[in-house]
Amino acid sequence: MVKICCIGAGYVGGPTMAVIAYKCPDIEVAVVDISVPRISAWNSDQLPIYEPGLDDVVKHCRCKNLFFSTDVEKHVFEADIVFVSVNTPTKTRGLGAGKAADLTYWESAARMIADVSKSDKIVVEKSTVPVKTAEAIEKILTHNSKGINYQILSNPEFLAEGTAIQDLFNPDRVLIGGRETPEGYKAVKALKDVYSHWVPEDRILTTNLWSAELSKLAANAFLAQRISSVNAMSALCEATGADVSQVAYAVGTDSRIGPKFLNASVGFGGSCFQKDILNLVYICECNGLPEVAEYWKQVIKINDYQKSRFVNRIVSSMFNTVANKKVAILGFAFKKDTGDTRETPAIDVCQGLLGDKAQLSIYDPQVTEDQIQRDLSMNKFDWDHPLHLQPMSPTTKKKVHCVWDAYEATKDAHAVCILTEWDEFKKLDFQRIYDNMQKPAFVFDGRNVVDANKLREIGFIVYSIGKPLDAWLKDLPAVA
Ligand SMILES: NC(=O)c1ccc[n+]([C@@H]2O[C@H](COP(=O)([O-])OP(=O)(O)OC[C@H]3O[C@@H](n4cnc5c(N)ncnc54)[C@H](O)[C@@H]3O)[C@@H](O)[C@H]2O)c1
Ligand SMILES: O=c1ccn([C@@H]2O[C@H](COP(=O)(O)OP(=O)(O)O[C@H]3O[C@H](CO)[C@@H](O)[C@H](O)[C@H]3O)[C@@H](O)[C@H]2O)c(=O)[nH]1
Repeated sequence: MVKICCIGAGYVGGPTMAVIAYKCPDIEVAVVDISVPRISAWNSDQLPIYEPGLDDVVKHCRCKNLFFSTDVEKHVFEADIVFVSVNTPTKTRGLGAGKAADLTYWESAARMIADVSKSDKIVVEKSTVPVKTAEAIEKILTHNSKGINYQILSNPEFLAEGTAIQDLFNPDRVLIGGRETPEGYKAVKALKDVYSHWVPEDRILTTNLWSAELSKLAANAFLAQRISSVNAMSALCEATGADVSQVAYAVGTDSRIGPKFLNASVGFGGSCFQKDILNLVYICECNGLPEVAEYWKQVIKINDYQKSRFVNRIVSSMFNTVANKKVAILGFAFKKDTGDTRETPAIDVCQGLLGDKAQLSIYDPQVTEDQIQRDLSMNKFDWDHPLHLQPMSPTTKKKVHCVWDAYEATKDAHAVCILTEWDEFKKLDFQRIYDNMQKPAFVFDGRNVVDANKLREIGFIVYSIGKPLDAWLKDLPAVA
C-alpha cells in the first residue's frame, strides 16, 4: 500500500488529503501538524475549518485510510510520498520584509524530513512558494542524505475556500512539475497515478519544476488583477453614472475575456492573493525587472485604494464623522462560505471606522468574537503563522461588539455595512431593520448583494460599489 504523509493540517493540507483518501481507498494518508489543538479538532466532530462538504468526506475515511496525528516524525519516516503544506507567510523582518515569502516553516519541515528518513522519498511542494524553492529544498535534503534518493515535485494547489471540496473533486487542472531526468519523470508518474484515481488524464498537466512553481503565482496574480481591474472601473462608474455590473457583463460576454471573477467589491481578501503578489513583486525585483514588479504592485495598490475609498464614502456620507455612531458590520470573513478571516477587507474597513471613533456591532455567521478581536489587534501578517506562534491575548477593542444575529447588530445603528456576500444577507427583512435604526438610515453595500432601489423605497440612503450614486451622495464632494 502506498503511504502518503502531509505536513500541515490547514486549509489546504486537511481538505486535499481528505479528498485523496476518499478517492484512493488503496492509499493510506496521514496528515500531521505541530499544532495539537488543530489535530485534536480534525479528530473530533468539530473540524477546525468550515468548508461545505468537508465533514462528509472526512467522516467517510477517518480512521480507515485517513489519519490525523501530531507524530510528525513517525509518519514522515513511513511515507513514500511526503506533501508539505505549511505556512509560507510574508516576511515581516530582515531582507525582503513586507514582500518576500518567509520559508522558515518549509525549511524546518525539510530538515526534519532529512533527519528522520531512512528510505527514498518523493517530496511534494503543496505550499505556494517562490520560484526556485525546489532547488533550495533539494540542497537541504541531499546535503546529508545518507544515500537516500529524494525527488522534489511542485504540485501547487488551486482550490478556493468555500468551494474547496467541489474544486478538489473536479479540478480545472492538476499541475505537477518535476526534474527532467529519468528519476524525475518516474516521480511525476507516481504522483500522477494518485490523481488519476479521479482526475481525467487531460487535466493533469506536467511541466518542469520552475514552470509549476511560477504558474501558481501567475494564476493568483491574474485572478487578483481581474478584481482590481473591475474595482478600478467601479470608481469610474460612480463618477460617470455607469453601472459596474452592466459594464462587467458587457465586457465579460467577450469570449476572450469571460464572465467569471468580475464582481466589483470592497476589495479582495484571503490568505493568498496579496501574499503571493508581494512574493511575485519581490522575485521580479530580485531578477532585475523593476518595471514588471511595478506592474503587479499596482494590483495591490488598487485593492488598498478600494478599501479606503469605501471607508471614506461611509464617513463623508454620514456628515463627515462616525464618532460614537453605531455602525453594524454584516460579514467579517473574506468571502462567503468560510470562517477564514485572513487578510479580509473587513479588517481594514473596521480599522478605518474605528480610527474615526465609530462603535462597531459585528455579525458574521461563521466568525467568533475572539477571532474578530484578534484580527483587529494583530500586526499585519502575524495571522499567517501557526496558531501557537500568534499573540495569545490581544487587547480587546472596547468599541467593538460581536453579536450572533443581523437584527441585533443593526438595532439602533446609524449605518449598515455589508462586507461579506453571505446568502442570508439577501433575505433579510430590511423594513424591520429600517424601523429599528436611527434616521437617516444608511446602507453601504460592499458586495452588491442588496436591491438598492427596494431599500431606497423603504427610506434608506444606499451606497453600492460602482453603481449610480444616491442623490444624497451625489451632492457630496468626491472622495478618494
Ligand atoms: N488557503 C488556501 O486557500 C490556499 C490555497 C492554495 C495554496 N495555499 C498555500 O498553501 C500553504 C498552506 O496554506 P493554508 O491555508 O493551509 O495554511 P494554514 O495556516 O491553514 O496551515 C498550515 C499548517 O502548517 C502547520 N505547520 C507549520 N509548520 C509546520 C511544521 N514544521 N511541521 C508540521 N506542521 C507545520 C501549521 O501549524 C498549520 O496548521 C500556503 O503556502 C498557502 O499559500 C493556500
Ligand atoms: O469577482 C470577484 C471574485 C472574488 N473576489 C474576492 O476575492 C477574494 C478571493 O476570492 P477567491 O479567489 O474566490 O478565494 P480564495 O480562497 O482566496 O482562492 C484564491 O486563492 C487560492 C490560494 O492561492 C487559490 O488556490 C485559488 O485558486 C484562488 O481563487 C475574496 O475576498 C473574494 O470576495 C471579488 O472581490 N470579486
